Amino acid sequence: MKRFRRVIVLVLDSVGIGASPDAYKFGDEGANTLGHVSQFFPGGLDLPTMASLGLGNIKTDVPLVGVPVQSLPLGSFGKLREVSVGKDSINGHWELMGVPINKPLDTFPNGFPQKLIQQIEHFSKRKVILNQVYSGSQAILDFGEKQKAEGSLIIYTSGDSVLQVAAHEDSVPVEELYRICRFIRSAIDHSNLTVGRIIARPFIGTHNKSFVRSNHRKDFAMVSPEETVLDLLAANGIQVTGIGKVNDIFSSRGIKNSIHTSSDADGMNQVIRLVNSPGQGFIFANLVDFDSNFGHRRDTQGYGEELARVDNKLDELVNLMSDEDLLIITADHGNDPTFKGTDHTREFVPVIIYAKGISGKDIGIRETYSDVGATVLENFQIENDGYGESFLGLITE
Ligand SMILES: O=P(O)(O)O[C@H]1O[C@H](CO)[C@@H](O)[C@H]1O
Ligand SMILES: [Mn+2]
Ligand SMILES: [Mn+2]
Repeated sequence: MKRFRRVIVLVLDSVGIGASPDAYKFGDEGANTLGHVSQFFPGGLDLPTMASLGLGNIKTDVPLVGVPVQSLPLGSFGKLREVSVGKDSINGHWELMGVPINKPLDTFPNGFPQKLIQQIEHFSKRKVILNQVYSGSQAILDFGEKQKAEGSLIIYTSGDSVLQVAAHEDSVPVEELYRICRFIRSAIDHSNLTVGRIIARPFIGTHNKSFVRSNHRKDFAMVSPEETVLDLLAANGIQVTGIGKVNDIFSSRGIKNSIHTSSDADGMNQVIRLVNSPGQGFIFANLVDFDSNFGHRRDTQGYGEELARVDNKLDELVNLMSDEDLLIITADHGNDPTFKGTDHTREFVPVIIYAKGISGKDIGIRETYSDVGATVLENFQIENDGYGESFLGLITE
């Protein structure tokens, strides 16, 4: 079996490929992020690189308009089913790295308990406003002026296990906002609540119509109770580089180099820069704009345009890869911009695997996202007693 010196896993955050069999449990029957985005454009999606790698060959209930089936795809292709009980980034990324979440994390459809709010107010010496389920971009439009004038904290949540804190950078300096989020993380970890992430959401702009979130977002995640694939790689001397929010999602564990990004284009450029220089190990990159700028905003056009931009960068990446590099493109959950509400959608995620000079295979429907982590471990010859089944043999045979 061929092994590679460098493996790159690229997570297109929220790019799902059709409701999974358990979508009914989430009220997400009929969701299909890629399928519905492709139907939105009269000629469908224009994704020549992903198409050449076999994206259109993945079987799905909504055909990908504009993404033709290849008779000889350059990459291997399939789709992954999520076994974790939740459908957010933590569940998705942890499961990709071998640790599915079996116990539901807490969600707060009626806001956070008063006791926690009081603790936050006491620590920060600032008032908390909102404390509801809300869309983040809408929250700063509706409450940003008030927050900025008072120096208060906008706290809100979603259908996920997240506590988000929004504040204008001029009224609550970013470092102070991070300090407050760290306090909330610790207060929650010392309580009987389980919250996946505390997210700092600083924003900028002169007045409410111009308020936008800055790129100083920071996620403070719960720490995985078990060793992830990243921990195993680190323990075996394999260098792990996290790009985008990966470092936050794994609380830096197992990650040697972390690269902050300001956009998906920046994220792709960072991957391209690394692949263009000699190196080995594991590169794990997340492109979050699909999710946060377009999926949650229910901006179908923007979603499709972002796919095309990333596809263009992928062409550059694929052409730079040597025969010592293995690229796996996948996602962490769905976020169908044509679907009701503004939450993630429970979907299969696509998986496309490219290695120079190796012809594509159909790897079918995989039972868990953890097959990705298992493949990475097998590539680096690390024993896997955990979750998932490697597809390395299948794609390199
Ligand atoms: O509305 P915004 O702030 O983008 O919130 C989104 O961000 C959270 C983290 O991805 C999700 O749970 C979702 O609610
Ligand atoms: Mn995500
Ligand atoms: Mn999201």
